[in-house]
Amino acid sequence: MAAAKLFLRPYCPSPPIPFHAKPFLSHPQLFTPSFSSGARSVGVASCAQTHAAVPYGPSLHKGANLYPSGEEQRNSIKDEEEGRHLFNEQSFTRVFDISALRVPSKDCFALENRLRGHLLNWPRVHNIARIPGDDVDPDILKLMGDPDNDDANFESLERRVYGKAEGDGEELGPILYRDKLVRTFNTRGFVNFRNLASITRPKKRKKKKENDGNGAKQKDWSVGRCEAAIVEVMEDEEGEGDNLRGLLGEGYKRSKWKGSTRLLLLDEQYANKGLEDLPEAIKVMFREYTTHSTSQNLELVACKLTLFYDYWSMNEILEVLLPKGMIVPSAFETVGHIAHLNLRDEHLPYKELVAKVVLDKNKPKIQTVVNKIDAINNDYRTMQLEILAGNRSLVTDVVENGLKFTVDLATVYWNSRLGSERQRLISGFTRNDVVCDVFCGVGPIAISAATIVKRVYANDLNPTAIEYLERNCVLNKLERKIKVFNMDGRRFIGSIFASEKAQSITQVVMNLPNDAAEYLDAFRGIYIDKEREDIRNLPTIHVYGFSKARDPEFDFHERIRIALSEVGVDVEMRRVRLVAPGKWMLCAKFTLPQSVAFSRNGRFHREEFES
Ligand SMILES: C[S@@+](CC[C@H](N)C(=O)[O-])C[C@H]1O[C@@H](n2cnc3c(N)ncnc32)[C@H](O)[C@@H]1O
Repeated sequence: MAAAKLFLRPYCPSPPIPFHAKPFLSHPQLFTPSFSSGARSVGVASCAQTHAAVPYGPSLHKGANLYPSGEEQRNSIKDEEEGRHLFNEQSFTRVFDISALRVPSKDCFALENRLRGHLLNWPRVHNIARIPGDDVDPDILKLMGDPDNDDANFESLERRVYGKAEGDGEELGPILYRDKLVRTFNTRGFVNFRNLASITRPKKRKKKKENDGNGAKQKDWSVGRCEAAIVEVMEDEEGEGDNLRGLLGEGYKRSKWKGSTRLLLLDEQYANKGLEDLPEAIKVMFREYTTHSTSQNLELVACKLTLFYDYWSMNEILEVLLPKGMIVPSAFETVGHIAHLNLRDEHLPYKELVAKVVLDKNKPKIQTVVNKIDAINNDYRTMQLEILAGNRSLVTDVVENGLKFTVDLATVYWNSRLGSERQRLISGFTRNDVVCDVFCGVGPIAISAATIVKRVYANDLNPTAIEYLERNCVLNKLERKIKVFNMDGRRFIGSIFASEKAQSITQVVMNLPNDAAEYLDAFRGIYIDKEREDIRNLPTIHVYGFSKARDPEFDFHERIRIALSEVGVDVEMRRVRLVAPGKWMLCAKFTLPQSVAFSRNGRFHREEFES
């Protein structure tokens, strides 16, 4: 038996996207039939046996596995020194028996339409397979004339190839013309005619752009190492058509070439079936082709479809790799090129393995995979991250709402999930506003506000965050609208409202949900030195907070009221998102009460504002 390899082009050129929770397959017995080198020995009966246990379509629990199952594989390559679990990508190769119709390529789209419902229709596997070498240049086809009349064809072709076409009245193509010249010059002794090649060689086509915008290599799904699927046609080796193999390529192994053809892959249920067992639609097609007896007939061929590691989704692979019953970590956050996992304790022994799959399945966008190792509990709200796979850089570029930010996840705070909340907040600002961002981080609120408002005063305690903020202001060409401060939030509020800038400030943003409410006392007595008549507008405060209470709005309102030492404050409250089971992030919006701004009991000892 011989196997001609065909490369399938998947429907979608992009790599599988990280998915959200989808129903996981139950763990049927992993199927590992014995497999010998002869492709026909793929256990058909065993495949059929597993069909009942797993859903329709491709699955790692179906098909023939040439390697040990995921569990055996994982255990077999445990890194002795570091105790890490590793795996072999080849253990995810699965071979499926299928049948295909070999049809004339000119008819294949029409026939594909007629056979809808009877074709394979597996995700990312194209129902139409090409046969390398089967397609012949139309010019050569013309020369070969009627494919039924072999003698005429080859005579004509040979005349053309070996330069006997002189005097035929036919014009030689550039390559043949060059060949003819080479022969001519050789016989006359001009063996070193160096420019000959450049005179007649057809111009090279420009290489398809390999890089995406970020300079990372795109996956080539159709050929090479990244191929996801291959079809092999099972055919008899003892053909008569070996004389055409040189011309049509190694892929050509048919007894008689009858023109360019395509394979229409049939539904998995028709694997290893005879024509009599195929649906009526296919039989009718066969009859039509026989009746109209053209030189190009239909053929039913047995094929092997091989799906590789690249084919399977992240979930499918992890489900096989992780111990039975373990929840598959299916979600992660992305910050620029970094995938940020939040693994449970039970996943920790397999963290490298999970990270490798996440990286492999999300390249080239993802270049680094990290896991959060501790809850955020430091002043600068930075995360403790462990790099599990990919490159070691935690400095990355993020684009949010059309603005660019550079962040270093090791030293500053960033949360991509708050992008829409920031957008919502900023949409309430106008060009007459002057904004104070008390806990600004690297500037996602301050910088987007600066695209709308008159002026922004941005402050953060973390000096590294301030460095990145300044860099991001320049990156977005907004440095002239943003004034940057690096001090404690309470001191910042006191100082800026003591300065001559105070009256211009219309909006104050306080995004430090853990304890921003407790900083509100800094507003008590901020206008103590001013006359009430001079203050026309009091600022609107937007303060964020967490609450685990049964009534989160009431709980957060109480914290605000106590910090301001007010009996009642008119607050507009909004739930932003559930950050953990039972824990809400809220945003409270209110106008600073006059009684607070002019309070004589200001706890804060104000300093002169240093600009
Ligand atoms: C939750 S982050 C929010 C940052 C930014 N608003 C954002 O959305 O990315 C809180 C920020 O407050 C800063 N911070 C913490 N304590 C502070 C304090 N006492 N004064 C000023 N900034 C503080 C941290 O460094 C951190 O950047």
